[in-house]
Amino acid sequence: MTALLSVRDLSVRFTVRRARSWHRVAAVTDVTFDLAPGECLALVGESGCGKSVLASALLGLLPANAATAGTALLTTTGADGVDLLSAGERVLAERVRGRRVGLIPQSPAGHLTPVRTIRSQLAETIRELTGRPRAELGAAVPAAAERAAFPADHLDRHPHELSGGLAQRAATALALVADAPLLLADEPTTGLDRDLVERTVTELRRQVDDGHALLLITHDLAAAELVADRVAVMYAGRIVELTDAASFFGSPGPRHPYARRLLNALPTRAFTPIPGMPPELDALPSGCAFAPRCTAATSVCATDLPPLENGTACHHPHTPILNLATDSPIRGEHTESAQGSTGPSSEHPEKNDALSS
Ligand SMILES: Nc1ncnc2c1ncn2[C@@H]1O[C@H](COP(=O)(O)OP(=O)(O)OP(=O)(O)O)[C@@H](O)[C@H]1O
Ligand code: NI
Repeated sequence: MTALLSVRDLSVRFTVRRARSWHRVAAVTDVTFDLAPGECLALVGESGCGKSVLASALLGLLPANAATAGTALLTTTGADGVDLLSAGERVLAERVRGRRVGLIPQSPAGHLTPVRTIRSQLAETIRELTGRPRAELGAAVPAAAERAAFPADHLDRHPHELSGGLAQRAATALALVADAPLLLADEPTTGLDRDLVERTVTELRRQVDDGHALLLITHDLAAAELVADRVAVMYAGRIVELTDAASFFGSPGPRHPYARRLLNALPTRAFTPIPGMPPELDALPSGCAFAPRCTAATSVCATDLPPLENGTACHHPHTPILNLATDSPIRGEHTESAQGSTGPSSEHPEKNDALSS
């Protein structure tokens, strides 16, 4: 399937003044991925790794002290392709945001007008984005609310009269109004209780199954597992792992040591926090940014940046140890440790014979 969104070598740099000198903050670096209709890519990683900055870049919503490089081609049926990074503000405002890219925001407060009811905000957005006549709005508003599971009996409330979860749903309903082919959801489950997380996740998956492409930005890996088809793990502004959700969350699991530790930090898994802190983005090392926290790191990791190959950017990716009884002989890291010692091959020559036949 052709990509709806094709991002190539996207980088974002901020220029900031700190302690009387100028610094360049490398918030996003060389990010490349494709996203197809009917597919959800979850972008995960610790706080500050560049997820929201990436989303802002795609929407043309970066602040004035940001500079971008790379391309992000959005190709929707019935319209010309547009490079989201080089398109001007007018094109983005009139033809892209809301219409071709729907944003489900991290903090709904900024997307809702405090002095107006949800009904009136939905009506205005529907009129503006879809051009439906006033007479049809009476029915269109509850339908739009329903799509984000926003209760119809709360439509006449103002944003401050809603719980955080319901405000989130109101913002989601606004984002879904124009049926945009690409949806960007930034932490859509943050601050919601378990029940609402489940409903939000179900709704997002329904949007994907309806044919929307969804870029789901989250540090809620449990939510990502429920919605995503593929997972991209970001660390210090770069994608370090990009893989199928099934193999990421299931077997054989992530290959990048950071991605493995991120999963193991989950309360439902080993619940082991990752020691240390991510690096400062204005003073990144020349090699792998995770190396100082990585137990697998060697001297090459400190000096050479590992390229993203076969879905992993690591000099020492995890190699699954295969089951002797059912699979091919053990390779990679395990072979080394078995060399010259009483490894499986010297202990069980008969088993090895059986495997090689
Ligand atoms: N306007 C700005 N000027 C300078 N640096 C910025 C600016 N906006 C963001 N940054 C930096 O860019 C980095 C990435 O921030 P971003 O908000 O994308 O993180 P995130 O992965 O979304 O984290 P979280 O999970 O906390 O939302 C951070 O280090 C942040 O300090
Ligand atoms: Ni964020």
